[in-house]
Parts: sequence; C-alpha cells; structure tokens
Amino acid sequence: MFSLHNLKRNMATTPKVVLIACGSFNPVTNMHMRMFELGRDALNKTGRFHVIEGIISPVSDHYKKKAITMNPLGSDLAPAKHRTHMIKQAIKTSDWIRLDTWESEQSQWLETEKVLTHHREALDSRYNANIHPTPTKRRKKTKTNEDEVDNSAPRIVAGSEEPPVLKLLCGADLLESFGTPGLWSDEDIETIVGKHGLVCITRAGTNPQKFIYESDMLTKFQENILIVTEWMTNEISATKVRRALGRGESVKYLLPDPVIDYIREQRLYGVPDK
Ligand SMILES: Nc1ncnc2c1ncn2[C@@H]1O[C@H](COP(=O)(O)OP(=O)(O)OP(=O)(O)O)[C@@H](O)[C@H]1O
Ligand SMILES: O=C(O)c1ccc[n+]([C@@H]2O[C@H](COP(=O)([O-])O)[C@@H](O)[C@H]2O)c1
Repeated sequence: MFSLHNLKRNMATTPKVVLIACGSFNPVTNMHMRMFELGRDALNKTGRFHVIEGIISPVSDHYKKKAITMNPLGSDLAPAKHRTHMIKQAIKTSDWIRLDTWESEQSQWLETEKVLTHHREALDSRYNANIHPTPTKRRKKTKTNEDEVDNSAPRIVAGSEEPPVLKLLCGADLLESFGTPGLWSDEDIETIVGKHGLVCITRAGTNPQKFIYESDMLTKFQENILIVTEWMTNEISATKVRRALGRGESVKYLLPDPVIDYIREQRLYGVPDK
C-alpha cells in the first residue's frame, strides 16, 4: 500500500546516480540540455535509480580531434573560457545540472576514463567527508563575479546509503565512436561501461542497439547501458550550429538566448559583422 513513509524509505535506499556528460560543447546547445533531462527521466523511471546531479565536463583546449578529423586547416574549438561561459549561461535555468571545469583546466587532453575516475574519487570523498555546500549556494551568489565558477555539488548524506553511482551520459554517436579504430582503448571502454555505466540517447543516423549487439564487450556489460530513445528527432548538432553562425544564419531556439548573445558579442565561430 502507498505511504509517504514507504516512499521516503524507497528514495533513501534507491541507488543515487550522478550523470556526467563529456564533450566539446562547442557551443553548448539546447540538445545537450535536453540530453540531461531525457537521461534523468529514463533512469528515474526504471525505479532502480534516483538521479541527484548532472555534470557537464567540457574538454580542454588541448583536445585535437576536431583538428585531425573535421577541419584539417586547424581546430575550430573555441577556447575553454568561452565554452565554459556559455555553459554557465545555459545551466542557469537548471537546478540540478552544474558545470565542472576540472577537465577543461587540465594542461593536456585527458581520456574520458581518467575524467570519470577523477569524478568517481571526488564523489567518494564528498560522500565520506559529508561537509559540502548545498547547490542553493550557487544560486545565492548574486554579488560575486559572474565568471567565478562554482563547482560545488549537492551534499551527499553519508550513513546507511551507498555512495552515488557515476554514469556517463552521451549521445549514440559517442557510443558508436567506440568502434572507430585507434580512438578509444579497449581497457577504457571496459572500465567506462563495466565499472561506471552508460546512459545513451539515440541520435539521427545511429543504431545503438545494433552497435551493442555487434560488440562482445558491450553485450557483456549490457545491463550497465541504458538506451533512451529520443522520439523528437530534431537533430541539433554543434557542427551545424557553427556552420549556420559562420553563414550569418539564425540559430534562435537551437541555443539558449544568452548563449547566442555571448557568441555574437565575442564574435565566435566566424559570426559576420552586422
Ligand atoms: N542532438 C543530439 N542528440 C543526442 N545527443 C547529443 C546531441 N548533440 C550532442 N549530443 C551528445 O552530447 C555530448 C557532447 O556533445 P558534443 O559537444 O560532441 O556535441 P556535438 O553536437 O556532437 O558536437 P560536434 O558537432 O561539434 O561534434 C555527446 O555525448 C553527444 O553525443
Ligand atoms: O577517452 C578516449 O579515449 C576518448 C576518445 C575520443 C573522444 N573522447 C571524448 O569524447 C568526447 C567527444 O566529444 P566530441 O565533441 O569530439 O564529439 C570528448 O569528451 C572526448 O574527450 C574520449
């Protein structure tokens, strides 16, 4: 029978999850934000997890993939200071997603497995120490410098509960990039999927179920992968957004308004003069 007491007890015993999305966020789009909502909803609906936090972790300026595979003439990755500023604008309307700049501040590009390990350790120490500020602190910071990054996270109550689980949140293109020869190491893929877990949002032109079926390793850890179908297949890609910006085309409703304002102000992505 339903009772508030049982509901509270279930909430306390259901494993808590922190979702982390790693990527260029060049720039952050409305689809990135939606990816978090889809991932949280789907995990919570399984009844097996309770999502408590989302982390956006942009890559550092040393990430060279774009230069190698997308644009042989040079990297079109905007500096991390701009990408993180835009993320801060985008998450203003969210009370559970935060920016974490640890990865973007590194002096070299780091494999995603290393980023997850860092956050796994950070979660463990937050859990063990139980001395961290609540997320409301960030929203009360009206008098501080706008550019000051607050990487504080929700307080994790230690006690009988287990520490939160960390899961990588991604689009199916990232999952399918596991199959690109020489891009990811097998050990890293095994750690990401076997130890942490994956929440993967379908994307136009991808077939994550088939991709998992065709990989022995992913099939082995299948129970750690949640595929979430995005039925509103309005494909927003940062590449296409950058292209539209460079051509002076409107990107309204594809990016949060303050992000568009910032891009125009800073003349990012080759935005032409008015
Ligand atoms: N439209 C989308 N649907 C589902 N996932 C998405 C979508 N756009 C981005 N993502 C996911 O967000 C994460 C970070 O994305 P990323 O910064 O690489 O954006 P992107 O649009 O794929 O960028 P680019 O076009 O520059 O390669 C990745 O896991 C990516 O798969
Ligand atoms: O860990 C790896 O080996 C690895 C190999 C290729 C890409 N990644 C990560 O995957 C993300 C891809 O982002 P993007 O914008 O290039 O689609 C980014 O966070 C990279 O650091 C990670």
